[in-house]
This record gives sequence, C-alpha cells and structure tokens, in this order.
Amino acid sequence: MTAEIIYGSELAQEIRQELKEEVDSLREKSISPKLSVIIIGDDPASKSYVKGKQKASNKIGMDADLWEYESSISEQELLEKISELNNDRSVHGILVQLPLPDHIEEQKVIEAIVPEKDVDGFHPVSIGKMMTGQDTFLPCTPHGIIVMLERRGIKIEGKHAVVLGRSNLVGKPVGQLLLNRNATVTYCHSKTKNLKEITKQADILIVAIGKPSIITSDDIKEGAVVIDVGVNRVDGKLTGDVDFESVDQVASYLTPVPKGVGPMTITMLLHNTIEAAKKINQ
Ligand SMILES: Nc1nc(=O)c2c([nH]1)NC[C@@H]1CN(c3ccc(C(=O)N[C@@H](CCC(=O)O)C(=O)O)cc3)C=[N+]21
Repeated sequence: MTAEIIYGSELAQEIRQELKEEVDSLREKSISPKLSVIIIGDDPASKSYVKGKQKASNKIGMDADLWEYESSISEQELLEKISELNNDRSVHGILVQLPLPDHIEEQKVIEAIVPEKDVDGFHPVSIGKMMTGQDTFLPCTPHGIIVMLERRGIKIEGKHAVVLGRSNLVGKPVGQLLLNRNATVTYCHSKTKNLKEITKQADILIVAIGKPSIITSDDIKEGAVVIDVGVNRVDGKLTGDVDFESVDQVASYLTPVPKGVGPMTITMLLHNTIEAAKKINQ
C-alpha cells in the first residue's frame, strides 16, 4: 500500500479562500480583523514563522502588526505591552511567539492576554472551555489536525487514536479534541513502556515528539492514518518526526513535513482572529 498524502498546504489554500471572503464581508460592515504578534529575540526560525503568519494574514486582507523586541526586554515591559493591546479596540487577536527568553515566565505571559483575544487558545480559560466542550478558541495546531482529518473524510468516532507527546501546545490538546469527537485516546510519552505495542494499535497516530524520523513503518499498523507534527531542522532543512519513505508504504494517509500540519496551524490562527473580530463586534 502507498499512503495518500494529505497536503495541508492545499487544504490551507482552500480554507484561506473561504476566510478571505469572510474578511471581505466583515470589511463591508467596517470591521477590520487585526492580529498583533509579539516576537522577542532574533531566533531565525521564530522570525521566519512570524513573517509567515503576517504574510498569510495580509493575503486574506487581514491586518497583522508585528512588535519586535530584543531578548533583554523585561517581563514587566512585555506585560505592559500586552495590557496595551488588550485595551486596544482595533486589535482582535494577540499572539506572543514562543518560546520566550528564560527570564520571562511563559505562563504569566499567556495568562496576561485577555481570553477574548487569545487566538492561540493557550489561556487556561480557553483550555478549560475546550476540555468541557464549550465554544472557545481552539489551539491552532491541534485544531488544524482535526480539520485536516475531517476535510479528508477520515472518521474519528470509535477509532483508536494514539498521541505521541504530551506538550501543552500539541499533545494534550489534540488528544482532548479527538476525545471530544469520540475517539478512544491513548497518550504516550518518554516514560511509556512497550511503546511499539501501543503505536501498532493506532488507527490514527499523531506524532509530536520532536525527534527527526523517529517513527518508521515498523511502528505502525497497516492502513493507519499518520499525522506528523514534527518541526525539526536537520542540516538547515525542515523535517518531521516520521520517516516518510518507509511509513508511506504502510499507512493509508500520511501528512508530509513541510506542507503538512504547519500551513494548517497558520490557517487556524487566521480563523480564530476572524472569530475574535466577529465576537468583539457582536
Ligand atoms: N505563540 C505561538 N503560537 C504558535 O502557533 C507557535 C509558536 N508560538 N511558536 C512556534 C510554533 C511553530 N509554529 C509553526 C507554524 C507554522 C509552520 C509552517 O507553516 N511551516 C511550513 C514551512 C515553513 C518553513 O519552511 O520554514 C510547513 O510546514 O510547510 C511551522 C511552525 C507555530 N508555533
């Protein structure tokens, strides 16, 4: 079997066209959705992601302003900037690019953003609402994964979904969203015993570990759906956590890196910002 490759980049194009139409109709009502992105330090990868977010926003007619600070910025100064953006009625979504320098407490920063503008879906209020199945901003990467599955007609209900990784950004929330859609969910992590026995049971395998090409055809069941959330740089090139060539021979569906989950993440950020603009103005 050769897997059908799910190009997130193509789906993202399709969805961004729909979002552009929404922005157009909001603008007719004099609502201009705007995202504010804060980036600290000069990590080239972070800078390039942030530029990607800004470009994607502008392409659908949405404003995105960028606030760049040196890594010497104090936590207090950053919190003040967030407070200013919280109170700025022209700003609908606020994103602080992670990770932050060591002297800044990440959780404090996440909690400083008002939930109404938390387009990353990282605020404890957003997470709590997600856990209890209430309407809220969903975290972009997990939500992007669900949309990929749904738009490709892949059934989630009743499936055994195995999540590799338990970060607050990806692993934990994607498992929750799969559970909300009636999957049977197993989480695996660095302390999991007999990992391969578990991954081989997965109908849907979400790989968010952060080690290049760690999952091979040996680890998966014939016909599994494999979603690669890895973002690794190897010799300057972006690669996933899945050994694409071997898994391609066994899986039924497989997402590539790049052009897989990444473009969907940005698309869900655009989606959340538009939703924020609608809610603030209703
Ligand atoms: N507050 C916050 N929110 C985030 O959502 C967030 C963050 N911080 N910090 C960093 C991670 C990483 N992330 C990516 C988004 C898109 C691509 C993406 O579109 N990648 C392209 C390729 C890009 C390239 O070639 O460099 C692709 O996979 O095809 C990648 C990575 C969002 N993150």
